Amino acid sequence: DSVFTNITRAPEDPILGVTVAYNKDSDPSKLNLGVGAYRTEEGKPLVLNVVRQAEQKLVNDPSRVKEYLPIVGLADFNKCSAKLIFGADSPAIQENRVATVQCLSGTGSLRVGGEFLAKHYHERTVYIPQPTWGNHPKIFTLAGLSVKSYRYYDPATRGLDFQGLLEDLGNAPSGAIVLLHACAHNPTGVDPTIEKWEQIRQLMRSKALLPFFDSAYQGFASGSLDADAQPVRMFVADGGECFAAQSYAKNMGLYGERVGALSIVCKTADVASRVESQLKLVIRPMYSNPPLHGASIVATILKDSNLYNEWTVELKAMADRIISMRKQLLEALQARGTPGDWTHIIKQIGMFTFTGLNSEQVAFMTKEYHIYMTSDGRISMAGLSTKTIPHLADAMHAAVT
Ligand SMILES: Cc1ncc(COP(=O)(O)O)c(CN[C@](O)(C(=O)O)[C@@H](O)C(=O)O)c1O
Repeated sequence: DSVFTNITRAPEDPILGVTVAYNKDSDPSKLNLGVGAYRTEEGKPLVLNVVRQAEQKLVNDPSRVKEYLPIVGLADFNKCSAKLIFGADSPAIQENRVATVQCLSGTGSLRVGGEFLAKHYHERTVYIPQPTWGNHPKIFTLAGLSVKSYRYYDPATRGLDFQGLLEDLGNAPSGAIVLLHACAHNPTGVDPTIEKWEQIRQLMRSKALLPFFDSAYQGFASGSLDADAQPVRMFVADGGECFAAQSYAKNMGLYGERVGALSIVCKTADVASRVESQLKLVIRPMYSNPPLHGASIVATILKDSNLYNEWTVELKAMADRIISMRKQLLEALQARGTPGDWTHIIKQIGMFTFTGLNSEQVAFMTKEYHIYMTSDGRISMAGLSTKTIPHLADAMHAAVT
């Protein structure tokens, strides 16, 4: 018999498994509010116009070939990605102090960064927010780091546990790695204010804590690419070193193309070039070199000012539709007199609402109303539309009364 006779069946992923369950449900009223993937008012995935225009340009270019990319990826893509998050006028970029490598979307950027740190950095503990994206602890553990949590969300206020955050980071060993959501915290939708970010920056720099930003939603929180990058740019502006993982899955709708970048801001250009050389030794035995197509789309858009401007308009439209869903859901619950204070639905930002519903209430909503969402009570607002809000509000009302 098989050498794998004793292999056990793995559980479904807590987030991607929600889509598996949704697909199995034949009820026409079913709603997929699980994975953080944008849907239009018609409930359909969206390919941005600028992406279709960029692909047309690529397809019509007879000089294009299918050669391997370098280990570090498409050079134009790397340069444009660094400028997008750090700002075109970033001193770190002017002084050549940024090592950027194209990776397999946000997940791949986090993993490559984690493996690099496990191999080259003296402190092997990474502090991640409580709660955070479910994949974070697995990525960093498998990369060879030890994972600890810092307090982030206060269920009582449904806001930031800022005192807890400062205390936990204040007690971390100096030099420890700290994972920070650049904007639109997943799953809570709660972000520090700029003033609080400045306090976090001062504390972290005073203890030489190493910032590792995860930027999966730049432009989705406020609708502005620059506003959403402010926290990252504050840290870079102080001349210190930091990591930044970028994903184009959501803000450019390139989910399945797996397009992302890891940037390491270093103190000098010489260090940055040596860091880049060592990043190549992490990547080559992992997947050798990254995929060509998605990065070519991004580079085409970011290098063309008309396409870039059109992208910012489409991005704002997506962010605005999500904000409109927040308002409509709150109004629907208030119209029903649903017990509880639901104003956090419009205070939170980004793709998700952290409802505060518990796993029993979530299970009830799935069973009785065919609502598919993660068991921690997170709802992907992009999965909603004006015509499906009433169904969700009915389900939430029934779950809490
Ligand atoms: C904070 C954070 N960081 C990184 C990623 C990785 O994204 P990618 O590798 O596709 O660029 C996600 C995606 N998280 C989800 O939107 C989510 O939480 O639903 C979903 O895509 C996922 O993979 O879980 C994320 O929420």
